[in-house]
Amino acid sequence: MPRSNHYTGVADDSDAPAVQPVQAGMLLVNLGTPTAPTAAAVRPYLAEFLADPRVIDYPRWRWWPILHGVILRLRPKRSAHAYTRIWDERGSPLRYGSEALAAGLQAELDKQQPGTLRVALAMRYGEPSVAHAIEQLQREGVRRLLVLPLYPQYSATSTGSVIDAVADAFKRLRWPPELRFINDYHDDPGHIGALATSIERWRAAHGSGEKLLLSFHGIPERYVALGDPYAEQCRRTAQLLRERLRLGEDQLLVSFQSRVGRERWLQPYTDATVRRLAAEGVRRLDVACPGFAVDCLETLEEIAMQNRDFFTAAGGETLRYIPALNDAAEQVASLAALVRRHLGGWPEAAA
Ligand SMILES: C=CC1=C(C)c2cc3[nH]c(cc4nc(cc5[nH]c(cc1n2)c(C)c5CCC(=O)O)C(CCC(=O)O)=C4C)c(C)c3C=C
Ligand SMILES: [Fe+2]
Ligand SMILES: [Fe+2]
Repeated sequence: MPRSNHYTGVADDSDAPAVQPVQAGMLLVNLGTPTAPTAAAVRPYLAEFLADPRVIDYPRWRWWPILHGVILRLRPKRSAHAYTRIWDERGSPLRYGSEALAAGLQAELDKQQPGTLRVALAMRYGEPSVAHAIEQLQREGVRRLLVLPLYPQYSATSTGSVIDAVADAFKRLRWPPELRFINDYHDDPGHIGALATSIERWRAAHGSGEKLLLSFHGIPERYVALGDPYAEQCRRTAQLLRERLRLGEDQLLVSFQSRVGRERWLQPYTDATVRRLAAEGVRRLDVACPGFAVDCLETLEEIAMQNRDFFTAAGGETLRYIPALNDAAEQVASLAALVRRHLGGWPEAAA
């Protein structure tokens, strides 16, 4: 006999005994990824992503015919091919990497204070949706919710869109939980320390290239002109890392990747930068992507494969990609500390 949840009215038809309610919850949110590396699976994913007005802000009457008439006919096939290059027996790296990070964070927080904070994972596009994850947390008795989008730098196109999804989910709840948001952690000393440690460890094991390029996901320049703090936060992260790693301006460079469409995006572009460096005589280039908490298509395919090929075709010898923090102990520890700090004043979950 299905029990009806008294907060949401959502039927809960599991026969599992009610567990001890954990009153504080946190939701990690990442971008989302297709369910399979096929055009048929990539199409609905791109349709949801590219219909988000936070991502593409053209008026609907202008954008819809282009999206449905051109983009969704051509891009799914091309993207699916890129996804086949990074897909493995565990599925999409963005998905299993995010799941591993969520599990690591739950274990770390439980070690500090058993059973006080429930960690859930949602995807902004696709499943598990933000609304679904919040309903599930409420069913488990969560009355206070902390949301951590897995984007160290705030952008309206990424973090802002997660805020929209949470707001939409809350509209459907009769008694939503108390809510907090971590809008960004681009200059969090624990996070910068985790990045620096992981880059130093990687370079100690593999040797250092002549230069280190930090490649961030781009956004249209127009969004920055309209007040998006993203570019400034990327540059700040890079500056703090440069200081921690004791590198000069000529040894640590910044660029922006993953441009889509015809508008001008943040400069300099990553592809142009790796070609320029090769042409200038750089033989061995290391690239890290500190804007990505977890490895994904944009790091494993675009950087570690496409841009590696651009670099060698332009005369470079090796481009080596330094992996994202993923579920490494440093990232688990720095995010656990960040989360604990944001729980201050919530009696059942404070450190
Ligand atoms: C078209 C506009 C896009 C904006 C603006 C944008 C901003 C943005 N994206 C990320 C993080 C990720 N993006 C990923 C893939 C991806 N991004 C876009 C477009 C925009 N992103 C597309 C169309 C795609 C899909 C793949 C493709 O067809 O090329 C991913 C990886 C997803 C995966 O499955 O692995 C991430 C992560 C940020 C942080 C951001 C703004 C700062
Ligand atoms: Fe993107
Ligand atoms: Fe891309």
